[in-house]
Amino acid sequence: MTDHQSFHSSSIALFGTSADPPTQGHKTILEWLSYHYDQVAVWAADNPLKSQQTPLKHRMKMLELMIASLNTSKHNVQLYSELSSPRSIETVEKAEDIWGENAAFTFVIGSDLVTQISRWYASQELLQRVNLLIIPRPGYPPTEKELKILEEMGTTYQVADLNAPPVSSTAYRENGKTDVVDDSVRSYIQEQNLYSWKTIN
Ligand SMILES: Nc1ncnc2c1ncn2[C@@H]1O[C@H](COP(=O)(O)OP(=O)(O)OP(=O)(O)O)[C@@H](O)[C@H]1O
Ligand SMILES: O=C(O)c1ccc[n+]([C@@H]2O[C@H](COP(=O)([O-])O)[C@@H](O)[C@H]2O)c1
Repeated sequence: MTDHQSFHSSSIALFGTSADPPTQGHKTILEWLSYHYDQVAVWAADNPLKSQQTPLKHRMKMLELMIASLNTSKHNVQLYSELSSPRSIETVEKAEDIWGENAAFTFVIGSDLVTQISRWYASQELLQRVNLLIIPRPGYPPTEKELKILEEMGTTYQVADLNAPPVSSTAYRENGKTDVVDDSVRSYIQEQNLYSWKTIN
């Protein structure tokens, strides 16, 4: 075996989220990724398709608190705030700067984003550059048609064998349902008065 062949490049899952706020859905995904990948890099990002997001520093902090409460024995989930960018192609470039171009990156999205991703900045390049992991989201099963479009764009992808809970950040922002977020995140939201229904929570 040559030096080159004996080199094992570690598998790295890249998971960006608006984290406004991070939910039990994000937590379930991170715990699953922790089990299936060598390293899991996570960050909060501004989404160019969303308006009026909570300031990024708060979303990053909530994500950090949620990561600290993950139930995983591998301790391989890490916040990489330097990966944050509204353009995922820039995130991938930053990841290549950190781990090198030959690292085995997997870019993670929920199935609700499968149709949207083709409208992202430089999506063609992005989809050819990364391997995609699709997390089935309750209510948004990935369809044959959507997956065929990905294949036609030259994307390699897998669909995760994971039942994520039917929760969303929007539902929390709208009604403050307490079981959607972690206790640590909820305390931070209350301390910082982050969402407008806070007075009734
Ligand atoms: N419950 C869930 N099941 C599966 N995927 C999810 C779930 N929640 C979030 N995701 C995925 O995680 C990534 C980040 O999601 P995001 O932070 O936008 O959460 P969200 O709940 O969709 O937020 P919002 O309601 O504000 O749009 C996206 O790829 C999304 O598809
Ligand atoms: O690259 C783009 O054009 C682009 C458009 C929309 C979303 N993204 C990224 O997709 C990730 C998930 O976004 P969100 O809001 O669904 O959590 C996050 O890292 C965003 O920055 C990226």
